Amino acid sequence: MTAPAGVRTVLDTIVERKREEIARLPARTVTVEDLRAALKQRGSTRDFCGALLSPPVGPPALIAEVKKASPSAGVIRPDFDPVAVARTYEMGGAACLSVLTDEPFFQGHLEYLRRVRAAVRLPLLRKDFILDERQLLESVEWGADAVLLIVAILPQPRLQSLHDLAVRAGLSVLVEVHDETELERALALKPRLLGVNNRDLRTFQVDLGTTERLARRLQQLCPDPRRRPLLVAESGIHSRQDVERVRAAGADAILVGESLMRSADLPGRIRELMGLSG
Ligand SMILES: O=P(O)(O)OC[C@@H](O)[C@@H](O)c1c[nH]c2ccccc12
Repeated sequence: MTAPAGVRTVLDTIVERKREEIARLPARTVTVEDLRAALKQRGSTRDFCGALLSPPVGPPALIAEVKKASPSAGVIRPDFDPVAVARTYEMGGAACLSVLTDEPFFQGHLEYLRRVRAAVRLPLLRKDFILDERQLLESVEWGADAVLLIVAILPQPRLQSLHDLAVRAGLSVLVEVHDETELERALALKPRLLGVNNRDLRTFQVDLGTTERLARRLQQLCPDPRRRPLLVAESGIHSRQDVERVRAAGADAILVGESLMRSADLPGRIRELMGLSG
């Protein structure tokens, strides 16, 4: 479901604010050599894609999200300590972490990436609204191994150039879609990682049926599993049943924020979601 044409959505507002932020970054071009040099200076890159390869049976790989607040839920965790949460996620068995860095709408910070990186060994995704090459450089400088590209906010040529630049530099890219048209645009990039967002960023409605629908479409469009991107089911996953549902649909990995961040017993909550306890 999309918002009626002409109605301003929160996503429009977020993108507008992001453009203002980007306009304040120093004017410069960013080449693949710049990104490689920044990665080299930083030290190692952790293999985000590789960490998501889970055995075909059993629970999907978990990308656990470090998230204080969101425009749809408000403040999720008032006593937010990103480093403590990240350490608990790691001990609980997460394969990778996602760190929100958007400040105005998610109360995230780039600084959290750096602090989390120093505290855990897991690969890190920078979760933000990326529109410009300079944000790729920023992501590397602050410690990301992977970046999110949201198809809904990027015209195809820009999506393609950001994707190729990041991949050539050695970053993993999670390409996020929400409907069939976006899925086809994403597949034109030959991505290794495809995210299906169950939340419509325009209306905030959540429907796990989105993963089921788009996973079926993906299997039609890429019948050969060896050529298919890894499928990440994103958002709105709250229970063991939800995990089983998206797993049965074909998800290789799940991205979970809110239902973990709301829990007072994080390790227990992870075990419960992943089916590792009664
Ligand atoms: O908190 P949830 O419902 O478990 O969702 C996590 C993650 O999927 C969500 O934060 C997200 C998915 N895509 C995004 C794009 C921008 C901001 C946030 C997101």
